Amino acid sequence: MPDATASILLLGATGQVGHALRRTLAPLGRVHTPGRAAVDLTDLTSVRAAVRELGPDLVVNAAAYTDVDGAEEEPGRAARINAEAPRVLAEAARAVGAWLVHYSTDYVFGGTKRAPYTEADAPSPISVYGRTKRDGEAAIQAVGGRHLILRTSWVYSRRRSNFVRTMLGLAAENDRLTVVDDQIGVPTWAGWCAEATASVCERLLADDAAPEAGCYHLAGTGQTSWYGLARAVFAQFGRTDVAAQPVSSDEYETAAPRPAYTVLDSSRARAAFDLPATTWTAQLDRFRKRVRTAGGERLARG
Ligand SMILES: NC(=O)C1=CN([C@@H]2O[C@H](COP(=O)(O)OP(=O)(O)OC[C@H]3O[C@@H](n4cnc5c(N)ncnc54)[C@H](OP(=O)(O)O)[C@@H]3O)[C@@H](O)[C@H]2O)C=CC1
Ligand SMILES: Cc1cn([C@H]2C[C@H](O)[C@@H](COP(=O)(O)OP(=O)(O)O[C@H]3O[C@@H](C)C(=O)[C@@H](O)[C@H]3O)O2)c(=O)[nH]c1=O
Ligand SMILES: [Mg+2]
Repeated sequence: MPDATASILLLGATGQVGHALRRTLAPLGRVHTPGRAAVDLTDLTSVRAAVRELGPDLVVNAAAYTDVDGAEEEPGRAARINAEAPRVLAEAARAVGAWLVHYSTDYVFGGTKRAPYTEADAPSPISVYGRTKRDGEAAIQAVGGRHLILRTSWVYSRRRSNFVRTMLGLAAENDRLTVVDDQIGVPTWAGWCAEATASVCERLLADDAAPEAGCYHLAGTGQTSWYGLARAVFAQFGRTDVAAQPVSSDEYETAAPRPAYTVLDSSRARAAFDLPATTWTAQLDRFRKRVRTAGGERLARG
């Protein structure tokens, strides 16, 4: 059993995954959630001080620079938040003997494979966001403390900016949408990711069950395109009236290139942490039930 008085430092508690973690980590100990005003990831001194002063058993870093297109315009800021801050967190966590659980992304991969990516595949990011996240992983590994890097993908929730909310928002204002059908991945409900993370953290805090440090993929099973996800969202939220047209990436211009295929094979994490295999569609179903709003419009961004 984990020590119920464990001290947990959670960064990014206002984000999609972080907000869900507040709930799922609560049974494991005292969860400290300093906001950006207290711990700003661009201010490395504040990052170091937060860990040193609290001396937690576990640091969970759900904070990141997640604007994929924006990162192309501000690579320095993205690097500081996604790569330098994680290095400092890893150093500080090692100094106080804490575990560090850090999130990374399917966008560390280039997308040229056509079979699910495993942890043995080498990252080859094609965007600034992907490169900064890859650098963050590498920095944590180089520090060499007790760490887990959890790579997830295509996260959505009721909060913040995400594809599911964007689609419902666009559907409320347009009768036709074009959505790329040639980028394939695994959509992840933030609530599911936070539940899986809590199961993982429970083991970290139970001394006799500590797993091997390193990188683990953390997504559901199955795969789809962004177009497939949009269709599934409209079906779930009763918006079958919306005409979504599949297009190729060439036909939908974005500042940052997106990888064509980033399906994550999460079998290593399932085996190591006894996690159930959950399809991405089952996650979307649970999300919709959690939202409990008829049309889904209230979910829309803005
Ligand atoms: N979103 C996705 O599709 C995916 C995300 N991931 C990874 O999962 C993790 C969680 O992502 P997600 O929940 O979507 O993130 P969100 O974009 O929803 O939230 C980002 C969080 O980081 C915080 N943050 C950003 N900049 C700073 C800063 N300078 N100082 C302090 N805090 C800051 C935000 O705080 P504030 O409220 O103050 O802005 C917020 O709490 C990240 O590591 C991300 O790379 C991986 C795969 C997919
Ligand atoms: C809004 C919109 C987007 N698209 C395309 C653009 C892009 O290729 C794809 C996804 O667009 P988004 O910008 O919503 O998603 P994006 O920001 O690329 O999402 C990524 O975020 C980061 C944080 C991650 O770590 C990744 O796992 C992934 O979730 O959909 C359309 O085809 N039609 C549309 O109307
Ligand atoms: Mg985005």
